[in-house]
Amino acid sequence: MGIREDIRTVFKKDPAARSTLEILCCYPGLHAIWMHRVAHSLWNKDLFFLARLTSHISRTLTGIEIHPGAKLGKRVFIDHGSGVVIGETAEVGDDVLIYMGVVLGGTALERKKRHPTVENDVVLGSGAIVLGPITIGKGAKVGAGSVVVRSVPPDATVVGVPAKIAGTPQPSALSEQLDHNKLPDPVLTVISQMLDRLSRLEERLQAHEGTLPEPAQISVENQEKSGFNRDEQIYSVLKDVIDPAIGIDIVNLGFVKDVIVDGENVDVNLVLTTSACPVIEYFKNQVKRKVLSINGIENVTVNILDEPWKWDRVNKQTLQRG
Ligand SMILES: CC(C)(COP(=O)(O)OP(=O)(O)OC[C@H]1O[C@@H](n2cnc3c(N)ncnc32)[C@H](O)[C@@H]1OP(=O)(O)O)[C@@H](O)C(=O)NCCC(=O)NCCS
Ligand SMILES: CC(=O)OC[C@H](N)C(=O)O
Repeated sequence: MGIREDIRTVFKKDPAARSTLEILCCYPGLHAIWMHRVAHSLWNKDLFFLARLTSHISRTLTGIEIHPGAKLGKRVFIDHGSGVVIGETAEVGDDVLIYMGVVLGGTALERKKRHPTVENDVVLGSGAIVLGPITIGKGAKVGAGSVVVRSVPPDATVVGVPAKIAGTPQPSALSEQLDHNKLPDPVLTVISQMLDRLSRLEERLQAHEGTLPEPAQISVENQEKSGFNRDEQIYSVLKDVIDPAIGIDIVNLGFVKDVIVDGENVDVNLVLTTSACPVIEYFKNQVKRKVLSINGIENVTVNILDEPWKWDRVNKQTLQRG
């Protein structure tokens, strides 16, 4: 019955698992899968009531409801499990990882294929609700709390309600599949792309009208002669870099920890709200472009510091104005 394989799967996919005895006794997800195998074989022998009763007893013991008609592949692992519901015509492939509260539900009242098909190697995050006879493609990831009502292509990550594709589909290693905190954010990505295009358009318009901001036009020598402060100049252009999640610029948000100027080379050290920030590349590109727009600066390095950002770094007047 593949019990050894099931235990190996738990060791592979749950870092909290310590011993075989613990896995045998304390993993309701495993108990539910084992009881489902019994229920499903009764169902295939047309012993519908006995099958349903077995599934019901399993639900009472584990909090996991798998209809006996559902088809589950090998090494499917339900971690924790309470609140999981898998409908009658659902099909789940091999090596699928399911967390608590996942629903593979139907959207039709007719007795037909009405539940999802989940292909091999899919990860369904806690509370993910997948509805209708749709297909979640091989290797796809569904973010916690998402509601999926459309098919998902292989290797894609979907998040949100209703779930949308986030980021470029990419096959990921098992260790990355478990990085549930690093899912991309499709809405933030679109907003950051719009802000980026807006800022490029503004720059083109200013160049066209000859109205580039003063500091960017003054040569290095003249700035030094006039006592112009290079740091201030850099901070001034960085105020054009807006955080797409908060709508405030990175200077007033206190994201800019230091600016180190060495001749024509500049290092900008940023502290972000999270090291898993889904728009890190947007920040890096914007900062680089803005600082390089200053006359006499040739190289810009943007460093994301591994230290916590706190609200006390924010310019409070900006928040009051906002
Ligand atoms: C809400 C519901 C009834 C809508 O069904 P529908 O009228 O056939 O709607 P459609 O599938 O045509 O979708 C219409 C729009 O609503 C969105 N949508 C559908 N269901 C949604 C949900 N649950 N949450 C958020 N958005 C939803 C769709 O994305 C679509 O948006 P779009 O027009 O921008 O593309 C259905 O999706 C649902 O949630 N049914 C409940 C199923 C359930 O709980 N089953 C039991 C499981 S145990
Ligand atoms: C799990 C689920 O979809 O439940 C709804 C209904 N009982 C059905 O089987 O379609």
